[in-house]
Amino acid sequence: MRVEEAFFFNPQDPGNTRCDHDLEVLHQLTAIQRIKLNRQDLLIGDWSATHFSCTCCPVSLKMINPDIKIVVMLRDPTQRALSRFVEQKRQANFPQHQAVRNHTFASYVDVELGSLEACLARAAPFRRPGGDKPAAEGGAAPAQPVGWGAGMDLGQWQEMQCFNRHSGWRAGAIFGWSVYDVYLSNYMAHFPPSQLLVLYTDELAERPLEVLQRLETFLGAPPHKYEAELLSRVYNSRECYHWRCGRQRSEIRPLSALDAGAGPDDGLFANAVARLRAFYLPHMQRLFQWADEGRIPLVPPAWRTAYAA
Ligand SMILES: Nc1ncnc2c1ncn2[C@@H]1O[C@H](COP(=O)(O)OS(=O)(=O)O)[C@@H](OP(=O)(O)O)[C@H]1O
Repeated sequence: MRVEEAFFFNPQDPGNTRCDHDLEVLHQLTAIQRIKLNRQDLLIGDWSATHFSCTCCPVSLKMINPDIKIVVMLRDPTQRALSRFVEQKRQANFPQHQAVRNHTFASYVDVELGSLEACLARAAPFRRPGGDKPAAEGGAAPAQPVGWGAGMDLGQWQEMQCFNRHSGWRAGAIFGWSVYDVYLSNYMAHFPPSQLLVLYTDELAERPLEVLQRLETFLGAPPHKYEAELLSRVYNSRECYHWRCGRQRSEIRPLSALDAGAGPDDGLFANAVARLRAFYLPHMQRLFQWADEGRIPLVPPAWRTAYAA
């Protein structure tokens, strides 16, 4: 299956979760490709950033392949949200375009963050009694990673649904998908550190070769000789949102230059960014705690400043 983001197991539409998608179809797809290409060693797979936020994917993926290696690349959560907003705003055929087209980033934060916070407040009473304060009350979830089917309680499950879909399918993608601790916890609860590599976009931007070499070592892949020109290229950037479109870093304009409602130099934008950072802060503190405990690699220093308690 040479398709990017086949969405075979992850619920692209949360109303139609596919963690229990027909395995026979998967086996047939594999067999067809093996016959077509006359390759018995051909492996079939699915990759997507959306696996990270998918509640039941760690369980399904573990059952498909208990030795699977998971790679997660994290970006500053507010920057990720901004990027997603601009992406949806600039692409008329993208799933959240209608939701954001008449908004600036500041007005969207105003409306959506309030709705997300209300959703979390409705989930909070279902937290296990005696547990830590839920995110809705500004607390951090327990430091010990919990996952779906691995220690997660009903309230945490409902909170995760808020982050994923608080206002319609895929709407959670703009703000909710930046709540990394909740999603990372789900994978950490199901996979040992030897099967889970956490990387940061900051280091990919600064030291791409080093990141790729770390990835090769983790996967046990043979070292590849990368062209320098390719290493400095950025794909799927705000200048052209497409997997096959690469730009040199120097060609990518700042968000504020794009006329996408993100970054006019006024107080409203700065307030929205500050509000979002405050929202992510307890979640980021939990990531910092995991980094301090050596469960995940050290986080980029800029994150510690932006999300200082
Ligand atoms: N190498 C490297 N270094 C730094 N930043 C990079 C790199 N590659 C991609 N990007 C930025 O990632 C943003 C797109 O993310 P994704 O490709 O994960 O988006 S998607 O959700 O899968 O559609 C998009 O961010 P924005 O340009 O801010 O929107 C890309 O510019």
